[in-house]
Amino acid sequence: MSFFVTLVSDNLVTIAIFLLVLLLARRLRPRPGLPPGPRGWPFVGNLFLLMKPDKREVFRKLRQKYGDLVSLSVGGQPILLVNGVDKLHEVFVDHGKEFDKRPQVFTVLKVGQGKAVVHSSGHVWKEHRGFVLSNMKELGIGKTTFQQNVVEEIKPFLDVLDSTKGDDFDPRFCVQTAMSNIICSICFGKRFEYEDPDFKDILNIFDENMRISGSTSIVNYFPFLENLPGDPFKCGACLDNVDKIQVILKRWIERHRKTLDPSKPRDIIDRYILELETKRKTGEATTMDETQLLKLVGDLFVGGTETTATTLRWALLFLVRHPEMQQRIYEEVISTLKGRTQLSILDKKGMPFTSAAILEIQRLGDIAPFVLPHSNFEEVTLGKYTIPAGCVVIPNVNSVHHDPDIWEHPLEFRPSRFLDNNGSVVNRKELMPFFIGPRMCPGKSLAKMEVFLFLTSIIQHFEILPTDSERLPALEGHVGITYVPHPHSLRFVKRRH
Ligand code: HEM
Repeated sequence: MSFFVTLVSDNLVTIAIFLLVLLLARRLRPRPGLPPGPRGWPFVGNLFLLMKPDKREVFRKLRQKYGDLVSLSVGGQPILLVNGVDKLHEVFVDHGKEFDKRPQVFTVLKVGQGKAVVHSSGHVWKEHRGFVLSNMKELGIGKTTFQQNVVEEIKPFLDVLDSTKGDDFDPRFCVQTAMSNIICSICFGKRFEYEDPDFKDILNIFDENMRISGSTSIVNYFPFLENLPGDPFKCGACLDNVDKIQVILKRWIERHRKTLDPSKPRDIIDRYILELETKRKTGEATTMDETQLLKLVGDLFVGGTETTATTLRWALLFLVRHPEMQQRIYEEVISTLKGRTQLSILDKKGMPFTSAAILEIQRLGDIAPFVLPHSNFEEVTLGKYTIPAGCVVIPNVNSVHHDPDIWEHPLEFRPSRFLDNNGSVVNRKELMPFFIGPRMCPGKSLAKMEVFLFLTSIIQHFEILPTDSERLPALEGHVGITYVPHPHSLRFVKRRH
């Protein structure tokens, strides 16, 4: 009897193991038709790979093993990693219209509420992106007409650097504040004092949400984690911050509305309110409304602050480590100024070394290594592969910006990569900091103007030095949505002209 029990139970164990293996093998086999990719664990899929702190390295190895298109999955959600300049063009330009959506996950639907530009898809996105592009153009943003607003922000910024008297100083907060203030001038037609409590509040909240966005990202794949007691993934904190931002922005917009003169729209908010009123009056179908406006202003803040500020912070770090290049920029600035006190964006054409250095800062800094995730709402055929609807599609721009097959010694700072034998600037299609295709950054011209005017003004007035001449600041950073340098201090020593 006991032998019989042992036989049956042994077989039961064997059968159970066999069934389990069969089940796992079924679940873990990559779906037919998908590009190749690593096998995942049951239920969590490739979560452990994606949880590693530096995904640039993980993705580099995946590309080496599986090629330019790699299939991953987390919690049953299919993910497509796109590498290399050709595949990025094929997916996001040739198939741009199919892959111009955002994934329908926590960050997009709850944090961004699927509204305005950054987090929207379909009609809402088309209408709001169109609004932003045409109105930024009409306001002359990125062109000389808007230049004065950027220049106005440079003076108080340089005053802050001057007040440090060449002592150790972390420029992070003042760079972010200056960049946000330029967005304020686009949205509210005015700048804020650096010490304004509401302004400081909103910047701190945006900053905190950027920091905690890493913890919430797992909820994109396992939605049930959102409501766990104790808020371990900070979803509640993140959504509370979104509410706080909306309360401040709502108050600002209401105040602004009271001084609106329909014959003289001053900024993006005036223009939105007027366009919405016209559409309502004429009965034209629209996705525009007051809640979308709140999100739109938030999008411009988020899209236009951290990105430009981070680019400038990398610029300062690279130039501290390369004083000879800082000196070359300084000489170009002085010889171009010809006695004037402020450069104009129109001077950039005649400053090839500075222009090449900025391109190299964007390549090496690579501040948006994976852009923002895209998605497709319908099945798409890519060559021999079939990409299912609702895939999370990750553009791996880092695979281009730091590719040793494209750039010799890619981790070295060499502006000469963007200069030809005659010393003229060469624009290379392998540089795509603002990305490509229909979702390409709408703030590109403004960002280029900001980086050029701020960087040249800093170098015109200050020599940027390390805090310790024996130990240069490290070029390491944190890879989140953006690639941000670790906290560091520098010295800004006033030049004697
Ligand atoms: C150096 C500075 C900047 C860089 C490197 C940068 C880069 C990017 C990238 C890579 C994207 C994602 C595109 C995609 O999802 O395919 C993006 C989107 C966006 N950027 Fe920028 N950006 C910068 C400055 C700005 C500025 C100054 C503004 C504000 C005027 C802005 C507003 C936006 C918006 C609203 C989007 C969302 C576009 C959409 O989803 O259709 N950006 N940016």
